[in-house]
Formats: sequence, structure tokens, C-alpha cells
Amino acid sequence: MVTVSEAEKIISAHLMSYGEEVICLEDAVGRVLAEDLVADRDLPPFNRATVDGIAIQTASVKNNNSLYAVCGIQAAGVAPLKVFSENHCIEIMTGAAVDPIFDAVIRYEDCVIEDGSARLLPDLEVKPGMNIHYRGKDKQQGEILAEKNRVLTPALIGLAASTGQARLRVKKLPRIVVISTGDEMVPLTEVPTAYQLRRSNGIVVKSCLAKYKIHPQLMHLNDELEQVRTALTECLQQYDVLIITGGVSMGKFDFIPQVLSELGVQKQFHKVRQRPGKPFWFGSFKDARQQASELRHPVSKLIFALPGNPVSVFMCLNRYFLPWLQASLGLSEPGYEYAVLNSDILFKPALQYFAQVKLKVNNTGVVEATPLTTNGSGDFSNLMYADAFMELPGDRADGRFKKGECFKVWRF
Ligand SMILES: Nc1nc2c(c(=O)[nH]1)N[C@H]1C(S)=C(S)[C@@H](COP(=O)(O)OP(=O)(O)OC[C@H]3O[C@@H](n4cnc5c(N)ncnc54)[C@H](O)[C@@H]3O)O[C@H]1N2
Ligand code: MOO
Repeated sequence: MVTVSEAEKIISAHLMSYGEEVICLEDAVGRVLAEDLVADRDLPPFNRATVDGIAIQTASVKNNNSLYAVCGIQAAGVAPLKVFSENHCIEIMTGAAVDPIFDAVIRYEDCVIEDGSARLLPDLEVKPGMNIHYRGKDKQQGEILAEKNRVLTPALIGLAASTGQARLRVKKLPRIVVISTGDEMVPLTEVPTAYQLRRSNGIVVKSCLAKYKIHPQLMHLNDELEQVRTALTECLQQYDVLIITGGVSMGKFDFIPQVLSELGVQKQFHKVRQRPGKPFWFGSFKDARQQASELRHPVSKLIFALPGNPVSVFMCLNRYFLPWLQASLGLSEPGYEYAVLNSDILFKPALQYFAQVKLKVNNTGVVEATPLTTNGSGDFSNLMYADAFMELPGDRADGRFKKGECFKVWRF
């Protein structure tokens, strides 16, 4: 049995890279940028009016001459109009290019236009540069707008669109199969007998991966040795990552560890000093072709075999698998989050306990964690009320965690 931090270290020694691909910008949200995004021109690309009004030269205002002949109307999208006297102005629309001869745009609300002349309202404070968004003020041509290894958020996609990138180079995603196990688990479309359950683990894992634009294959295996052997043999060939749920404990029908070992999967650990999720099994596999580097990416296949209890699956996925995925995709460390317990917890076993907590920022700006009362790792009826798992150290002889103490949380 390994500790939580040993398990974490072993998993992070197995970060993988799955290469890169070029995809349409429209499909890019949630993917990870694999190249720097560079400004193809200055942002903004010209001096841009930020209001509808008139463009003037402020020196003329200082001369106490605030009446201007209107010499034209400047729309957005066309070359800027000039004037040849400081007593002249043009009407200009938001987003239009302002000729360098002008150094301010006055809002329509701040002037009166009559008979071809514009008069500024008395006592109007006019400053050079007002209402002009100057060329290159935001970013210069050639400057990096976004570094690679960032998640493509809607805001970043907008920036990419402004640089004309209809296609983007992103990190390739691992091919993942999610395999649930157990004779007692029936599909959602079937009516369970009195002692059967409906399968929920697979769809939970799939839903967690959707955020990363990973659409895993779902598969279910009954507790039949031959079926498990055949299916795992095929999956080890076809997929980069196997996420298995259930069948990893001590039961007479828990075939997963045995079959994985028979198939040549290298066990990295089995059992973690934690609750939930103690029987977690993790291994790596290199097939003969991979060892000979015949494949695109001679990387190990990884097997995350999570204990079948629904809360154990959810915890192990959030605490181990998703951080592995993020790091493998090159995403920078999100940094740990902490919260303060707002009531005592008693947990005696010498295991690191992951308590389900509800998080709330209190009126002094502190994140407080309220533990939820649950009936163990088979009770997933309260998970929807929790925001995070709070990771409590496993070395307290008295098992007491006091209100006011601060611990790491894994938000989901
Ligand atoms: N003698 C021991 N028994 C057990 C130990 C132990 O250390 N010694 N560990 C316990 C712990 S902790 C856990 S967690 C479970 C994990 O066992 P398995 O990984 O073999 O999981 P299963 O027995 O297959 O299932 C456990 C539980 O979860 C339900 N389940 C399974 N799949 C699904 C699914 N797709 N959707 C919803 N629910 C699912 C299943 O019906 C069981 O109730 O072992 C303890 N035993
Ligand atoms: O620790 Mo087991 O993971 O659910 O009870």
C-alpha cells in the first residue's frame, strides 16, 4: 500500500505526450493550444474612435476657438479623412480610423451641430487623446498574444479569430476507454432485478472528460474471466488510457488486477492509504510494437483501475486522473486550493480521508468548508451537494480535525 503522496508521485512520473494536430477554430474551445498565438498586426491596427462624434485638434480648443466647420463624415472601415485647418472637423463613427491630424474625438452629446458647424458645449473639458484608442496600444505586431499550453477559452478564441487563425495547432488528446465492471450492473435501459443496480460510473467518468473535449468509448464487462481477458487485450492495443471502474478489490470476482498482470501490464501500485478509493490500482503497459518504436508515439499505455464504489471513482478521477491529464496536456499547475473547516470532523482509521465538503466564501473573504454527512463511498446521493473533497492528513493519532483548521481541497 502506498501513501497518497507516493501515489501522486508515481502517477506524475508517467506524464505522456500524445502529439499535436491542427483543428478548426470553431471546434477549439476546451482544447489546449500547442503554439504561441502571435499578433499578425498591431492591436488596434489603426487609431480608432471609441465614440460617435466629431474629430478635432485640441490645440484649437486651447485657442478658445470651439466652433468647427464640419468637412465630412468618416465611417468605420474606410481610409481616414483629413482636414486642412484647425477650425475644421469631421463627424466620425465608433470604430472608424482617426487621421493622425486629430487628437480627440468629442461625443455628439458634448457638442451641437447646426448649419454645417459644430460647437463644443461650454466648459467642456477636452484632453489630447480623448476617445481615441491608439494603434498598437493593446499589442504590437509580432507580440505573443497567448503562450502555448493554455486552454482555449472563448476569450482566447476571440483573440485567435482577430488574428485570422481559422485553424489552430492544439495538443492531441489520448484515446480513452472507460470500462465499468460487475455482473450486478445493468444498462439504464433495463429494469434491474431486486438485487441489481443501474450502471452509473461509466457515464460519470465520461461526463467529467467532456470538459476536456475527450469523448471516451464506454464499455461494460461482466465478471467473467475470459471476457475480461479478451476485452482488456483488445483495449490495450486500441487505446492510450484505460479507466476501469470496479473489480479491483479482494472479491472472488475481482479479476482486473490478475488479468492486467497476466497481459504484461506493469503494476505501479495497488492500494492507497486513503478513503475512499483504497483499492486503487495503477499500471503501465508497452506492447512489442511500442517497444520497437514503430508507432507514432512510443508512449506507455496507462491503466487507472478505480475502486467501483461511485464516490471512490469520483474522488480518484478528480484527485489523480484529471491532474495527470492536465499535466500531460502541458497545462501549467493550477496551484492548490485550501479551505478552512467550519465544523469538527472525526475520522479514526489510519488513512488519508477525503471528506465531501460544501465551499463558501464567508464575509471576511475566507473559503469555508462545511463537511457533508454521508454514508460512505457507496453513497453518491450527496455528491451533487458537495463542491470539493477536502484532503485530511492520515497521521493524526486521535483522528480529530478541528473547526478553524485549514486543509487542501480538490474542487470538482
Ligand atoms: N475484503 C475486502 N473487501 C473490500 C475492501 C478491502 O480492502 N478488503 N475494500 C473495499 C473498498 S474500500 C472498496 S472501494 C470496494 C471496491 O471494490 P471493487 O473495486 O472491486 O468494486 P466492486 O466490488 O466491483 O463495486 C463496489 C461497489 O460499487 C458498485 N458499482 C460498481 N460498478 C458500478 C457502476 N458502474 N455504477 C454504479 N455502481 C457501481 C457495486 O455494485 C458495489 O456496490 O471494495 C471493498 N471491499
Ligand atoms: O475506500 Mo472504499 O474506496 O470506497 O470504501
